[in-house]
Amino acid sequence: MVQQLKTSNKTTQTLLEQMGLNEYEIEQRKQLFGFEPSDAVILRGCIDLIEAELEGLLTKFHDFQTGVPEIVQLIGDSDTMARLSSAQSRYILQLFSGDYGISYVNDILRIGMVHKRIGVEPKLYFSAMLELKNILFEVMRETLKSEEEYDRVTRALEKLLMFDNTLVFDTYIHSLVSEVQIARIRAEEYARELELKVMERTKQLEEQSRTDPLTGLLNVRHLQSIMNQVLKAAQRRNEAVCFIYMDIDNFKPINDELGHLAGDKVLKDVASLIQSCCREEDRCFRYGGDEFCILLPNCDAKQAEKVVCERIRVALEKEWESLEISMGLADTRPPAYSSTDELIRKADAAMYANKKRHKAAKAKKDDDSSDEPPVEKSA
Ligand SMILES: Nc1nc2c(ncn2[C@@H]2O[C@H](COP(=O)(O)OP(=O)(O)OP(=O)(O)O)[C@@H](O)[C@H]2O)c(=O)[nH]1
Repeated sequence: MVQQLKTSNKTTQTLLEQMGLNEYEIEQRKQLFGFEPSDAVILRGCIDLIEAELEGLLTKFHDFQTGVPEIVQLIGDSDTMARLSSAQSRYILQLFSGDYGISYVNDILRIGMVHKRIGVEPKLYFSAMLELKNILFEVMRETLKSEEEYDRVTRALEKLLMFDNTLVFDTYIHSLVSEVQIARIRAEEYARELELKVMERTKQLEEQSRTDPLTGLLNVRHLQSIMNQVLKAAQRRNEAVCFIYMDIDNFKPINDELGHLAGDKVLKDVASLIQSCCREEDRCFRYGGDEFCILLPNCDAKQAEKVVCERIRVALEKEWESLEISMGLADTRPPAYSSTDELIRKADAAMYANKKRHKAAKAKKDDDSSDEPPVEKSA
C-alpha cells in the first residue's frame, strides 16, 4: 500500500525530484566532466552563429535520421517528424544558451524519458547524438576563424554533450528501475491475494472436515480430539462431563418405504432438533448413519437425563407421531475421570439396553402390526 502510494505520487514530482537530482548534484556532475563556467561562456558566444546555421544543421540531421531504417520505423509519420525537428531545434539552441542549471537539466531528462517511452533504444539515441556532434563540429570547422577557437568551442561542447548523455542514460535506468518496481509491487499484490485465497479455502476445507455434510453437526472424526479437550478442561475445573449416545429406532423402514431422500430429511430434522435442545457449549455430533451423540461439559448424567433428554423427547413427540430415539448416557466426574473410549462405550451400551427395552415394549404393544414409517405432524 505504501509502495503503491509512492508510485502514484510520481505525478506530483518533477523528473529531477524523482531522480534525486538537485543543484549540488548537477554541479558535481559538471565538475566530473570538467565543465567550467568559462565553457558556458564560450558556448553562449556561439549562439548567433548557430542561429544562422540552424536550418542547414537541421536538414543534415534530418537526412541522417531518415537514412536509418530503425529510426524511420520509430518516427512513423510526418507529424511526428515535424515535432521531432522542432524539439531538436530547441535542443540545439539550448546547447548554446549558456544556462545549464535546473531547468536545462529537467528538459534533458524529459528528452530522455520521451525517447524511452516511445521505445528508442539507447544505441539509436546515442548514435544520433554522435551524428549531431559531428554536424555541429563540422559547422564550427567551417565558420570559426581560428584553430584555437575551434578547439575551445568543440572541447566545451564535447563536455556538455557528455553531461547531457549521462543524464539521458540515467532516465533510461530510472525508467527501467520503475518498471521493475511496478512489476514487483504487482507480484507482491498477486502473492497476497493468492495467500488470502489459500487461507480462505483452507478455512473452508477445515470447516468442511469438521462438519457432517448432511446434517451440519460436528463430524465423528473430531469426536476423540474434542472429547479429550473437554475432559481436560473439566479436570482442571473439577467438573462433570456427560456423553449421550442416540440412535433412531426403526430408521431403515423410512428409507425403504419413503425413499432415501425422505430418510435424509428425517436425519437433517433430527439433527437440528437435537442441536436446538442443547446449550451453546454442548457439542453435537453425527456419529454415523442414524446415530448421534452429544458431549455436555459441566453436566452429569442425572441433569442431562432430566433436562436435555427430556427436551429431546418432548420436541420429537411434537414433531413426529411415531419417531423415537433410543438414548444412552454416561458421565464422568472428579476425582477419577474415565477415558474417552470408556465414556463412549458406556453410553453406547446404555443406549443398546434402552433400544432393547423400546423394542420389547413396542413388540408387546403392537404385536401383530409391522413397523410403520413415522408421519411428520406438520405434514
Ligand atoms: N437416508 C439415509 N439413510 C442412511 C444414511 N446413513 C445410513 N442410513 C441408513 O440408516 C439405516 C440404519 O439402519 P439400522 O442400523 O438397521 O437402524 P434402524 O433401522 O433404525 O434399526 P434399529 O436401530 O435397530 O432400530 C440403514 O438403512 C442405512 O442405510 C444417510 O445418510 N441417509
